[in-house]
Amino acid sequence: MTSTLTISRLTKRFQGVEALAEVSLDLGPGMRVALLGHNGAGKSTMMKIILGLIPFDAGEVRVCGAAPGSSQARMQVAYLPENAAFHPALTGEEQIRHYLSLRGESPRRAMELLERVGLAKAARRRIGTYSKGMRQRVGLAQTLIGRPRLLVLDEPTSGLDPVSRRDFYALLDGLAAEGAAILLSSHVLTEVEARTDRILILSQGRLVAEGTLAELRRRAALPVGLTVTPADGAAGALAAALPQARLAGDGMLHLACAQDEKLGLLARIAGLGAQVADLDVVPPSLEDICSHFSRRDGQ
Ligand SMILES: Nc1ncnc2c1ncn2[C@@H]1O[C@H](COP(=O)(O)OP(=O)(O)OP(=O)(O)O)[C@@H](O)[C@H]1O
Repeated sequence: MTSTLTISRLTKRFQGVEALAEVSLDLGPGMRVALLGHNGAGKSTMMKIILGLIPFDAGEVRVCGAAPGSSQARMQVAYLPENAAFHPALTGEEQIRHYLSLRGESPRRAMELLERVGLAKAARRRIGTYSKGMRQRVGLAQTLIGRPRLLVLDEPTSGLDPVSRRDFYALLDGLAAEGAAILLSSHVLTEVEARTDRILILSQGRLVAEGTLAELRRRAALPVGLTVTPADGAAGALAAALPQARLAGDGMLHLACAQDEKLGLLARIAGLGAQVADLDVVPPSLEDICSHFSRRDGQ
């Protein structure tokens, strides 16, 4: 299968700052990949290089087999910035018609694109009256012009409410199902957990982890949390039976154990019978995993 995006040992320096150091990755059609990392980790720099907006110092980048920024690559890539801005006096339809004309496509496709992103009803309203979620959807409609094979989305859901975020990811799922590769950065880790196929973690310009969430979870080998709800009046007896547990103000007992100790501990707690009203297993979150891999020396 031909790669949509190939990056090999990419290095970029800004006046002595190594923004990217020997980063390699490969994105195939239909892959939804999240690019995560602390502020200044190198995410935007990587996106700018993929878009051909800035040069790089070493390594290789191919977008659908072409050099970034070349006309062949630009035809295949679409970009959505964090805060897509449009002329407030134009309607959604006028804005998209304008972009279609710029790309040499028929402006008649505007309504089809706006329908695709759920904006058909608002298409004839001025963008100045749109909510932030609606403006992001105009941006997404714009990125769909020309059927790009790679979508580069920089914090696309920042500032969106949970329902708008869910709708936005549902749209991305549809595009990925049609074969578009999606590279998106986000600081909202809970949404990334559920809606992407692979996760890349950058830290200080280095790719410190890459894989599915399950793979990263296994590699990080972080402790698993267990929360035990005692039956009425059984908190004291349970705490005595589980001396490693912490009895919290909410009346729950909290424990942590290594992955390979989990089943044994679950069996022990189940053996306490009617004293236990409920039991929840809390796996390490993507946030825990990210900070584990991004941990800087001395921290
Ligand atoms: N034009 C520039 N001149 C000098 N240094 C730069 C420039 N652009 C980025 N940098 C530096 O390169 C590093 C990576 O920055 P980058 O913007 O790629 O990070 P980021 O992961 O996108 O961060 P954020 O999550 O805050 O957007 C940082 O140390 C930043 O200060």
